[in-house]
Amino acid sequence: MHGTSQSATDQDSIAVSARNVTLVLGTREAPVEILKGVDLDIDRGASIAILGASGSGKSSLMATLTGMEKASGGTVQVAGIDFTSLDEDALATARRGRIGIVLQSFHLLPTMTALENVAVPLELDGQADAFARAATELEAVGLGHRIDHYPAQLSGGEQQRVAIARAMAGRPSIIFADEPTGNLDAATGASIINLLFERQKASEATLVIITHDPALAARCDRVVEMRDGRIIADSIAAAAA
Ligand SMILES: Nc1ncnc2c1ncn2[C@@H]1O[C@H](COP(=O)(O)OP(=O)(O)OP(=O)(O)O)[C@@H](O)[C@H]1O
Repeated sequence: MHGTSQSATDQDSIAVSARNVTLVLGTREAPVEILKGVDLDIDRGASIAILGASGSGKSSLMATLTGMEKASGGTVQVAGIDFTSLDEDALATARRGRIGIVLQSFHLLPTMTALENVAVPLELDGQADAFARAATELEAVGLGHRIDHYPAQLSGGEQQRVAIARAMAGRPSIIFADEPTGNLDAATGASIINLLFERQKASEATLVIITHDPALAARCDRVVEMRDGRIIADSIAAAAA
């Protein structure tokens, strides 16, 4: 490493790099400091769990790393691109094909079929083969026989499969999942986690999972723990010490 700049090789092998990231929300009169200086490098192709009590800042960190929320201070680089210096339009473009997001509550559009939920975002991105690609992704998550069903006609686990297909359809290099099993029973949740790891492996993507579940965290290559807006433990750092 030369000074504070990373070599090309470092940048190639790092999917996400956060440096002294702070996030202040609330009002000018009553600001709330939510992230208090987070440093985190995530290796390309790794799986990493972010653990921590409710309110510790996990979702806020994910929002900042995905560019959904602009960091108040510090820098966030994703696939070598400095997200903190981009405006909204440039951020939206930069996210495409780089970041896939899976959330606890699925966020499917109720008036669209499973196929449309996966295909329409691709179409909006100008993909000519949106519907064919969406059908392939739904097949890959085991829902080839349900593509014309509406979300209300699908179980929670099936809806989360559609959400995973939608996240993967943009061929992201990084998948962020925020409590992906939070609304599912244990057996369904376990199958969703297996699917996420399977899709990660097939696409050679990086996987970042926010979870309360230590058993799920233990399946990841690395576990970091947050408390009160900071990273307080890191299994990689501990192993290296
Ligand atoms: N817009 C906001 N304005 C003020 N405070 C906020 C705002 N958004 C989040 N917070 C606060 O920031 C802290 C971190 O929230 P965050 O959702 O990141 O935590 P979390 O670890 O993901 O929690 P959970 O596990 O419950 O989802 C919480 O105390 C929350 O109340």
